[in-house]
Amino acid sequence: MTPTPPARPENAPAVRLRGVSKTFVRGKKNVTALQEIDLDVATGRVLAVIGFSGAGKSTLVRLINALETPTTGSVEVDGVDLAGLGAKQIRALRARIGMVFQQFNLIRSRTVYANVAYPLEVAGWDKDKQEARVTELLHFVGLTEKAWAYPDELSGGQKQRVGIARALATNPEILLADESTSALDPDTTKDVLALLRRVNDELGVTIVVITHEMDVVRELADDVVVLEHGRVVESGPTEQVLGAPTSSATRRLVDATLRNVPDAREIARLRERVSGRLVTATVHDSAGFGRVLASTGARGVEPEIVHGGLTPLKEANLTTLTLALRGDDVTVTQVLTDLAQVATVHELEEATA
Ligand SMILES: Nc1ncnc2c1ncn2[C@@H]1O[C@H](COP(=O)(O)OP(=O)(O)OP(=O)(O)O)[C@@H](O)[C@H]1O
Repeated sequence: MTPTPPARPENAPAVRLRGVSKTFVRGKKNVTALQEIDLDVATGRVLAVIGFSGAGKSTLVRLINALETPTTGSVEVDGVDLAGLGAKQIRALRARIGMVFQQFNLIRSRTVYANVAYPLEVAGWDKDKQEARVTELLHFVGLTEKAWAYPDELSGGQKQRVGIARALATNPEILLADESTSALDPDTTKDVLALLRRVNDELGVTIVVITHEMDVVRELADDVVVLEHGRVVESGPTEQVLGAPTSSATRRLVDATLRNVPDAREIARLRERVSGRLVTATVHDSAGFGRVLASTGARGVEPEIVHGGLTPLKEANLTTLTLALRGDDVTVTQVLTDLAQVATVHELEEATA
């Protein structure tokens, strides 16, 4: 009999970390991978954990599925503190957490069918139930035709779809995806992201994706947490974190991939070419933004769009425009105040480089 983990309290987030630190002892040195992490993963949502290499992302995932224990603080899954669980209960809880890996981690000597069936065998399902479940999963990930193929006969994207089917086998409530598209080309990445979206939308599975790829964040994430040197430096809904980053780590991650904002060299070039005050505006009310721009002519201010980009996110578009505003300085300042009601506005500094 599989032991049943304690029942989940009402309204508990899928995952909750409070005051979590993790220090590894390496020889005589201590390496602090995570410090004072407070984090909630809301049930039914997709959270992206982003950060540069070494920020502590994988350690965070390993704490959630109890492959590591925190040095201090608590990790709760479905309202249950992992510290209070015995080995059997941890194993039962892991069946409720699916895991998808960067390198797929498929068993090469097993067919696609047998890879997907593996967690069901371990959980002691009988053959008929296994067959029904594997058939259903292969249909869901679009690999019915490949049931009897071996991993070496599959493309990277197909291997990852098998990885996802296997992770879903025991009907987990949470899916942890650690750099699940980093080994794939851009087209295949899109397919795998579309599949993960269906896992969230159609099956209601809560997903935590660890990634350094902004495309993954754009296409999939409802919420984002940014880690830097083991600390959370920013968190919130994706639109907010990408649209108005407050930490330099987030700004560097965003600017490196979304070309919505001019970099220092482009600002220098713009200064040579255009006159007026240069401002970037990340628009959150596009109709209101249009109205303010339409009003500028009558106020004697001439706006020129000199840079911009539109990035589609899961639920909305992220639109950033850089404007050169020419006119009487007091009126331009009033226009900026009006724009700040409908957008996050930054006046661009002189480039120093
Ligand atoms: N088992 C371990 N023993 C010692 N140090 C470790 C161990 N696991 C992780 N670390 C250290 O903890 C820090 C965070 O590592 P982690 O792998 O969590 O970062 P990451 O953000 O996932 O990086 P990457 O994107 O490169 O995978 C690093 O300094 C790493 O060297």
